[in-house]
Amino acid sequence: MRETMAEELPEKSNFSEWYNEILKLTEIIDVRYPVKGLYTWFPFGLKIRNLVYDRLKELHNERGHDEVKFPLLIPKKRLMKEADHIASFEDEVFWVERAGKNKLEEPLALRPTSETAMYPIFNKWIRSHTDLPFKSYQVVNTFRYETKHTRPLIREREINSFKEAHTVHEDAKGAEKQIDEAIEIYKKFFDELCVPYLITKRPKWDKFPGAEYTIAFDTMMPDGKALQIGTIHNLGTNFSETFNISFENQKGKQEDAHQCCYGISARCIASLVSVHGDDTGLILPPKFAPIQVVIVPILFSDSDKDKIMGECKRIKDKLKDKDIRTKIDDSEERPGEKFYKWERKGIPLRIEIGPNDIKEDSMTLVRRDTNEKNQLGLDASATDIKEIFEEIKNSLKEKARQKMNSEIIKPKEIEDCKKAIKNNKLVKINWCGEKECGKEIEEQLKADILGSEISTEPKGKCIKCSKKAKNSAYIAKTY
Ligand SMILES: Nc1ncnc2c1ncn2[C@@H]1O[C@H](COS(=O)(=O)NC(=O)[C@@H](N)CS)[C@@H](O)[C@H]1O
Repeated sequence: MRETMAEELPEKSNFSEWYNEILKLTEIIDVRYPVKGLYTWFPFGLKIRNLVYDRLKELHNERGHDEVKFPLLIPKKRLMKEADHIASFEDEVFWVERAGKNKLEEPLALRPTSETAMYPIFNKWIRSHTDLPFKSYQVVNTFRYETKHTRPLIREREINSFKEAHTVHEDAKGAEKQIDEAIEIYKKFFDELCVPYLITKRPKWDKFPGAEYTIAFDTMMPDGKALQIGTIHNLGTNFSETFNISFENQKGKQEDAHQCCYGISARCIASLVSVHGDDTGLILPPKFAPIQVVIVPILFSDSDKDKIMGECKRIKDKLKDKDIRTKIDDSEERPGEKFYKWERKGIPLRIEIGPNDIKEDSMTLVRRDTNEKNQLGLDASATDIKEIFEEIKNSLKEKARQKMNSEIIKPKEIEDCKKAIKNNKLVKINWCGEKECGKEIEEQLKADILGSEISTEPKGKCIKCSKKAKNSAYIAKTY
């Protein structure tokens, strides 16, 4: 895998090329698997992915979700049961029709998402209101025969890191409360990734098939296109009626359950790479960096070697004792090559120790995100390092949020919206909320209404039809 480091990384302004190259050069995803839309994790990329998904699971566990594991194959009859759901997924399903020499009497679908795999079993698990609220999630691979341009982490045919949560509640109020909790989980998760987001309610024509409504998290990618990085769906009783998920309520009466489901895929990794990276390479928030500190000994002559290596080892052991993922790069390469290598991999903090540092009883620290150099005493503690991690995290988060906010334009006229979208900006308008008006706006701007902001009360008139605005809506080109 060594040859990948030498090649040139395009400038980030050429985002599409930069994105493809950075995944290869920093050894995150190998795209050479011979099936379109299926990709391989390199070891380094998988370490980042596992740190991120361990945290995503923890955020669910802390809020009473149990991890489950359902089969991959779904019998055709079950998949077809919920009309809206299958109407939308039908063209995207991979089917298994044979096993060995035998033709299967009923074709089996590779799960595109797991509602129809899970809910017939939830029907057996949920009997009484004492079983509710039931909150579960799984992290699995799902399969969708995407016909649009496939891209690693962004649009896969095997969605290899699909976290899907599925919850069951006594009533609509319970489901609404769960939607709020899911929004909390996603805000916390993306805040820790330092990835900024918009939270909007998708227009009715763009909600999850079978759902009452969809709340979406979108971030802005460097090319000015919005990437949907998470979705939260209120399913009402649409699936519980179809799959008979009912329970005996507190008055002893049978009732259909209310449900939610919410998903995140490896697009969260795509946003982590894309939002923070620069022309040099990745920039990883310390919490999700497989190596958080790389120590580079600066050796000029053999005389200092033992002393310097001794100090490097002592510092490494001290940091590792406090769970800081630390590595000494004692390879044969020149220091400059080492700096370049670890900067490209996005390692948040580099410690350099050379003869001068030893003489002055200090060490040189270099932050990957700002390139700023600092001196710390050789007696610096793990706490000092963790404080710098906190600074890096806050700085990355603030910079990314400001960048996204700077892209938001609020034109007064449709014509100005067109120009803004052409300049890859994120447009915010007043909208009446009507479908035909919305569709005309999308047509005219050649962009998508991401949805209406849940919080703000809009003022003024719809930009298109001048009727009273019902909500403020964001519009952008999308992946
Ligand atoms: N082909 C794909 N490749 C990568 N990520 C995808 C792909 N399709 C969807 N996603 C991501 O997966 C998330 C959840 O997908 S979804 O269709 O919106 N929702 C569901 O499937 C629901 N069952 C909740 S888990 C989306 O928000 C999007 O970020």
